[in-house]
Amino acid sequence: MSDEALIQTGTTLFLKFNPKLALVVLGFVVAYLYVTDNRFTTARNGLPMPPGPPQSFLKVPIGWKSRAKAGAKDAPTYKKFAALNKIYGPIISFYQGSTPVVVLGTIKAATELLDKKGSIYSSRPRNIMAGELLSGNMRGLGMPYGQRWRNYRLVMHAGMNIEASNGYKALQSLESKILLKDLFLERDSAKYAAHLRRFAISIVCFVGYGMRVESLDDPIVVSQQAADECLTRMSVPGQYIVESWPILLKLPKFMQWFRREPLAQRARDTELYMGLMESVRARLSRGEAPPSVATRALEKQATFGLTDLETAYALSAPFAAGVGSTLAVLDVFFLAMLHYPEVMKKAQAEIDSVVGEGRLPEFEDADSLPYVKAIVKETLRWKPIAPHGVPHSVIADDVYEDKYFIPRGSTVIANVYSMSKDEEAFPSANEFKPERSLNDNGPSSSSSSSSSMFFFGFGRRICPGMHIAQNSLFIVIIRILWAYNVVLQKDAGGNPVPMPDVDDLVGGLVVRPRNVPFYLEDRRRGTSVAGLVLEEGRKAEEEVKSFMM
Ligand code: HEM
Repeated sequence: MSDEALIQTGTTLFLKFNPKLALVVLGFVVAYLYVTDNRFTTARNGLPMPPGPPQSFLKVPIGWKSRAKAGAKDAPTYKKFAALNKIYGPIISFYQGSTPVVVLGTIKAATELLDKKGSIYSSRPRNIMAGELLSGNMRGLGMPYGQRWRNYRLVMHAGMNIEASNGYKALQSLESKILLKDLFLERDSAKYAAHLRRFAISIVCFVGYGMRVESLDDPIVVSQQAADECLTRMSVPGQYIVESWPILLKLPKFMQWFRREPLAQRARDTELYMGLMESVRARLSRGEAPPSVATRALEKQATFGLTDLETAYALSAPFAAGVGSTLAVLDVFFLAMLHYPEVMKKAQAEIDSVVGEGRLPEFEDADSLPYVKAIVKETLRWKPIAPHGVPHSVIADDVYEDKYFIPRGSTVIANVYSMSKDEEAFPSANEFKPERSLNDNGPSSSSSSSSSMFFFGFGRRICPGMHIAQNSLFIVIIRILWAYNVVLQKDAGGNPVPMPDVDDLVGGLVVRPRNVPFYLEDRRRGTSVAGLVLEEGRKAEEEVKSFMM
């Protein structure tokens, strides 16, 4: 029975049997709401909260529900936010239930608050189902700010800083050679997605645990995907009644129907994560574990101050945060290539002049290939796959530019979508134009390095996997453009299928194009390139074995 149905049945029965008691309880509920509702205590220091849309009591003005649930015609949340930013300015506010929500629509506003005041803007909004019940507040992405988060973040940094990330390039190169060969041998374009997925999963499993993955049927992949699916589903705000009514947690535990599923999954996740961590520990003690986030975490566990269980959960972060995001960006890249064939041709001309036909492109070619590098960056900007970032939460009262009051506990959203559409920073923002980032390191107004990479988030929470992500994207994109033309699929009659809509994106926190009907056409027929792709792929399959020891 759903949350709503259960509450409705309970209320009906209650009213039927005891109307007086019902009135008393209702009185208490209204008083509780009044006392706990920030709206009655907002404007302080004589300052108002940032402007925003009018709203009525207890009505959630902005739906977070996924587009599928909300109905395809309903604009996605990030577009609603962008529209509100246009009306009310770069910083707006409204209430969701009794929680103030502040939306930052410009890189400047996000930098001012999330970067410069990181010591108070780096927490996460409370999430009872995904954060507390499913994860015991041990999963990094949703973890509240505090000592445990700082410890977790040190582990992430140790395993994914620039230097550590460079250490994974060798595997990324080999895996992308295997991918290229698999794509070459795959004549059914519907199966491309599975090859790309195996690549992305293998990279994050190696980063996390020093284990690569040969097949999507690997039991570790199946279990991780189940964990991930549950986490993603429970993270969508607004769908569980306990999130709006945390008072339900005060019911006797046996009456908290919503606990059962997350707790059952948590038991399975704990077994999986502990098992993975112990296997790295065993390999480490035999001197057989390649460097990964896990080896770094275990070698200095005492320094990081995390228990075994906390460490095990921390190590699950690369998988949870790194697979869907990388695949979504690659989908955006294929979408861009279908719509902008002239960009593809220009990149291929650059690759041909630097690399030629006799070898595959390598990481070392990057500095000689500015246009391809610009394609990677433009792909991340053109359709940001985390269009409203991951919401932050502020842990102390604050004031923005002496103008607006931001109450403690506000959810703070960096609306990356609005930022990517800023015409001043990105003229003709809807167009895919790698040229825009050829000569600069980001929007001219940016003052910090993180703001030129705004699609990776802000401040102390900025994506720790950003170097790994960019390396994966670069090596896959450059090798695909070296070997193939990305073209539209054809129907049974040999005619190209309709061009996909560039704005038809689906998902929740991470979005991706609904459908990209692309086909990889060999660029260099009649040459020895096919032989090279196959030979390099097979050699790579041999070489990766040494990574497993
Ligand atoms: C290509 C695509 C990727 C994009 C666009 C992306 C973007 C983001 C964003 C926007 C955040 C939230 C930042 C904030 O709160 O302000 C984030 C967090 C995170 N990302 Fe990524 N990411 C990508 C790939 C990866 C990869 C490949 C990994 C790991 C190997 C990774 C690991 C993480 C982790 C662990 C967090 C949580 C950080 C925290 O809250 O402490 N990401 N990412």
